[in-house]
Amino acid sequence: MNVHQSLTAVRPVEPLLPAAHPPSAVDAMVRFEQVSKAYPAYRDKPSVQALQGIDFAIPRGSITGVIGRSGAGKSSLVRLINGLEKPSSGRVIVDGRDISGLAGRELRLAQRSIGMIFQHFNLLSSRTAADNIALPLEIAGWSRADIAVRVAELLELVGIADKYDRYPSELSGGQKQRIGIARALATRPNVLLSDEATSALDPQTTRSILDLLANINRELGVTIILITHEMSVVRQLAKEVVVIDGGYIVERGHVADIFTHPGHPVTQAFLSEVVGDSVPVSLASRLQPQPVVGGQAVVRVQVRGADAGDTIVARLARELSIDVALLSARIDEIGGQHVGSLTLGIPGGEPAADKAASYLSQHNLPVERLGYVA
Ligand SMILES: Nc1ncnc2c1ncn2[C@@H]1O[C@H](COP(=O)(O)OP(=O)(O)OP(=O)(O)O)[C@@H](O)[C@H]1O
Repeated sequence: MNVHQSLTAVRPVEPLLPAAHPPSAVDAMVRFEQVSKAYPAYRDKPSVQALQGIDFAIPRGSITGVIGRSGAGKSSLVRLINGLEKPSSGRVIVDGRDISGLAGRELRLAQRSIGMIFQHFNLLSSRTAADNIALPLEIAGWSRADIAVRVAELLELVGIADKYDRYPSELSGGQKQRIGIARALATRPNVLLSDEATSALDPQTTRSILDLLANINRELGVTIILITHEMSVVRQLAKEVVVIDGGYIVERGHVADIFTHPGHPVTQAFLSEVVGDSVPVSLASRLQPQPVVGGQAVVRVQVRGADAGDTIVARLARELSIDVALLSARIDEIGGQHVGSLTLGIPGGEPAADKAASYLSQHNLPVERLGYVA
């Protein structure tokens, strides 16, 4: 069954609120307008400026990654989008409405069009899978018959139809997150906020959950905002990325551009996690700071670009007549761009190493001298 068909089969009892403002030039699902968030001092704790000058838009239908270190302000950003926190200044516009200006029933209705999934799933242990998914529909006042139809659709959508009567304790982490996703989608939200939703899962399960989210975005057009501290998650799913640090946006853009030309040190640090900038242990233990007679200089070459890594080692060897050794390599393709690093051994002493380094630099490949091996 087509996912879109399955999810439009039943109408909610209460219609979602219509947009209060006409759409702006950029069709933004979420727009931060000069938003700052400060938490006031409390007892012996000083006040905290969690977010400052946040001003950006998340396009309707996009998948956007928001990445930052612990304490960067990611959760504060999420709580501003779903109206759980109010900005200290500025506005947060969600689907054309100023959510920061809503309260009471209006806020609750607006929140129904914003789904949320969590790192630890936040399921009720006393309810079965089906009853967990039904919860937001019960709160929204759906009839029992409509809830039954809708829950069956959602279980099918997230691929765990056979687990409808299982309790969370009987399910794996991935299955629990599928219930979390089904529950988040129950009231047909336009926006799905994912707050570290795969951080507690193993890599294989993470991939299957990210595939499910990609499918939901594609089939239903739900705008997905991924809050994470893992660049690998951004890489697998997002098209746009926003990097925050110390409450500020320090970098943002298309994932492929940011991965190939990271500008900010925080972005570069996140990137080194996924592109394997670390030197293999066996090589690191042999590295020496001084040249070794008859040995090799060890250089690391950053590979960033459409065809950057393809033939560079062969060309270097041929054009400079050097017997280049490839000591380690990791190159991924991200959005059609090659991103990674090569570690090369250059024999022939310092003159050859210098020549190789300047050859690589001339080809816009950043080079770093790591040391020497025998
Ligand atoms: N309710 C609150 N009261 C006071 N300070 C808070 C509150 N919530 C967050 N903070 C502070 O605001 C800053 C940003 O926190 P936030 O939780 O938004 O960051 P984060 O990037 O989500 O971090 P983490 O990944 O560790 O959850 C931190 O200094 C934090 O201690």
